[in-house]
Amino acid sequence: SVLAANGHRVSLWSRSREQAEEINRERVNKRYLPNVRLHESIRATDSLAEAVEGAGFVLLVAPSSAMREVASRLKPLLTGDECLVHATKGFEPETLKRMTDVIAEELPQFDPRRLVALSGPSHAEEVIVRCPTTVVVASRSRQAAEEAQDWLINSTFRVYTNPDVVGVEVAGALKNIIALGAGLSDGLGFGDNAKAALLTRGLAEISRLGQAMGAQPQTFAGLAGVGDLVVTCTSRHSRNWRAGYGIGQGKKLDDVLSEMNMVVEGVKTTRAAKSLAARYGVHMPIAEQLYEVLFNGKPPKAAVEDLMGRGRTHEMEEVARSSGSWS
Ligand SMILES: NC(=O)C1=CN([C@@H]2O[C@H](COP(=O)(O)OP(=O)(O)OC[C@H]3O[C@@H](n4cnc5c(N)ncnc54)[C@H](O)[C@@H]3O)[C@@H](O)[C@H]2O)C=CC1
Ligand SMILES: O=C(CO)COP(=O)(O)O
Repeated sequence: SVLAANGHRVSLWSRSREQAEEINRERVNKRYLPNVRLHESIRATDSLAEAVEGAGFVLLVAPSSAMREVASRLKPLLTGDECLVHATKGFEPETLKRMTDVIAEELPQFDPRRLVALSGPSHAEEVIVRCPTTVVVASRSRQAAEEAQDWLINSTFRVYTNPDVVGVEVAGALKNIIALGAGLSDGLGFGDNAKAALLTRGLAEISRLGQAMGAQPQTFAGLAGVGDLVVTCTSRHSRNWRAGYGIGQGKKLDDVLSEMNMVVEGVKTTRAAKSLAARYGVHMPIAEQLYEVLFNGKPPKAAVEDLMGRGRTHEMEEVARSSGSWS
């Protein structure tokens, strides 16, 4: 919709022929955004080749578990000269790789430095009705980031650039874990203090892992960090928040996921975070407790008690270790 508003002809790829035909016939994406009429210059197709033929810009938004499959299907269809952007928030479940690494492996015709990750607080339901939205595009190539910015920016969709691809991708993926936790806290009937605590301490652990993986600390104070964390932990549109809320109210994970019928990236990302935290030797107490609740049947209340009852600590672990700032 953003690209169409900017005057581009847009092809939307769907795996389902019925869905593509319905979109073209009714001008509405009934399953996902039923209340909004699509721009006239958007055409849906179930042919991936047709969708990308002659494209100058390609946006990949498959769930993280499907990114490799989609990218590999694109290999014979793209030249390597397209502006290639992804907006997926997660790690590949089996390999724990970031999305730009998965795409680079499957699409060797692209210079990996020119791949772009788009992230930030951007619920589709609001973007499509042109509520003011800000995002960030990250690429190791400044030129590629600015090219993506040119394609996307308009008066209701403001696009910033950032060279820190690792930080933007890691922040975008990990915030979903904290959003599950925020939903869980609300589902348990806790208040605003608890949610603010989860956001703040969640950001601390996201930033710790991100930096261990090579990210710049400032990125976590930006749109992909604080920005997306705030929106996903507080918005009624968030699937991760909603899933957490259901679990907090006593529902089973499988039931919550089957009711949702849309991807809840934070579930797989919680598994990934546990492995990454171990690999990089980083302490992630919130993600750890959430893992216990999601996959080991720990009662949410017991997880909260364990989080609140942890040993005393300094707010900034790194500072505490050096103990350089006490006077
Ligand atoms: N919905 C939103 O507002 C935003 C979503 N994202 C990210 O975008 C990604 C996708 O999320 P949504 O579109 O919201 O999820 P969704 O669940 O609404 O849609 C996922 C789409 O991917 C398709 N799909 C699933 N497996 C596939 C496969 N193997 N090959 C091809 N297509 C496949 C599904 O048919 C469906 O059309 C996620 O990583 C999410 O975090 C990022 C920013 C905002
Ligand atoms: O990333 C998002 C908004 O920026 C979407 O979050 P959910 O997947 O929780 O809906």
